[in-house]
Amino acid sequence: MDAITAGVALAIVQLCSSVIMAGVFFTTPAEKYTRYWALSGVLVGFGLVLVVLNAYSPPSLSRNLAWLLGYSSLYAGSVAVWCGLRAFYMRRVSFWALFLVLFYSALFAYLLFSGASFTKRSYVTVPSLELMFLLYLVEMMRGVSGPQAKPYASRTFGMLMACFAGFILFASYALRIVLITINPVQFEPATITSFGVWLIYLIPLGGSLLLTAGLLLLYFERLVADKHRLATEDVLTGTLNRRELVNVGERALQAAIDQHHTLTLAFIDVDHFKKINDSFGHLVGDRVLATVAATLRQNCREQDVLGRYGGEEFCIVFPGLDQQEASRIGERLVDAVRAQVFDHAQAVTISVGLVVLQPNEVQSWDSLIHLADMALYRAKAEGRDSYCLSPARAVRAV
Ligand SMILES: Nc1nc2c(ncn2[C@@H]2O[C@H](COP(=O)(O)OP(=O)(O)OP(=O)(O)O)[C@@H](O)[C@H]2O)c(=O)[nH]1
Repeated sequence: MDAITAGVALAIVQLCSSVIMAGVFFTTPAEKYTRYWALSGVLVGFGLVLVVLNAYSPPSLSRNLAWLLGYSSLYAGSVAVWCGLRAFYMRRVSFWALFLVLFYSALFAYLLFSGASFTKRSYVTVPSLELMFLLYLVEMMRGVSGPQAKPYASRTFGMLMACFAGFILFASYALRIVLITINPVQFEPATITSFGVWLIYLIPLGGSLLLTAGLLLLYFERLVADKHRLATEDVLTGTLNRRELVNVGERALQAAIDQHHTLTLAFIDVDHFKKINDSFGHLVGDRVLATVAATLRQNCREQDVLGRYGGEEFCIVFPGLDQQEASRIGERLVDAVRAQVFDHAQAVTISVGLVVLQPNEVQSWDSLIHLADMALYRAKAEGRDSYCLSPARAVRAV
């Protein structure tokens, strides 16, 4: 493939990617990162049209101006991808973005109007894009390896794909910089080899396509994660909502029955919560619920399942635990909430009802909840700020 065909192919593919980026991200919810990526689609598409239209026209002032606008727009588009990546990984968008666009636009202008050759221009254009690819890689590697993007998963297919695309672009431009340094004229349009065509056009074409696909995947993965979170999480406390609690709890119960293990269910209710609402207002009441949930979480193991059953009631499923251990955990939860300091500077207490599923015992989720609720009722009746354990039931050997 000759350089002109490869260049046109790259331009067409890049233009299609830009249209897709602009189209998808402009028509999606206005997240900060989608706005940057939509903007990048528009800037790259617009810049590309200007650069390609003017590539073969005779030199003139208007051609130079169009080139400058085209290149600056292309560059600003690549900076917008970087800004979008920062926003995606929940980092502040750096003011360096604006500086880079202005700095390189000024350099492009200087080169064009001083009549610099193709090779001299590539001494600036190639490293300017290489810097962007390096910044993409840095953001993505930090996203993949660190916990910054919580509560989202940090290693998804989209993230790995975007990283791989960033690496292809970075590596191909790095090789190009090395080769330009060794032999400046080898990539001139008139003397370019087929290896040069691959390095300058075809490999970046693949990299840029993969990058667009990677960014789209990142977006869809996040949409799915958000949808899942909204469907399963209680917004106020960050614990599981009732539907998900029942789903996960029923699965844990079935596993305990199948494996003849014990399982403990704790039903928790905040004492006199209505009084807190009435005295301090519902906002304070909401914060109390969130703090109680966080305190309960801190006193659970990784494998325990905490959910909000409704109002000021929580449930915790503890796989395992015998009667004695269940008593200890009940006491620990009650003590932990009593010792917790709340924003409104008043003590808050809870009552806890516990039930332990014995090995070889078969119970439904509803009957287990009922037993825990009965135990909770007794804890309330005995003065609150306490726990009560449902009596162990005789179990027939099977
Ligand atoms: N702030 C806030 N209040 C809630 C929420 N959900 C339920 N409530 C309130 O929780 C209160 C529950 O009151 P009750 O069921 O009488 O229970 P209580 O005052 O805790 O009394 P005991 O359980 O007997 O100790 C009601 O006033 C509800 O309006 C919520 O999400 N936020």
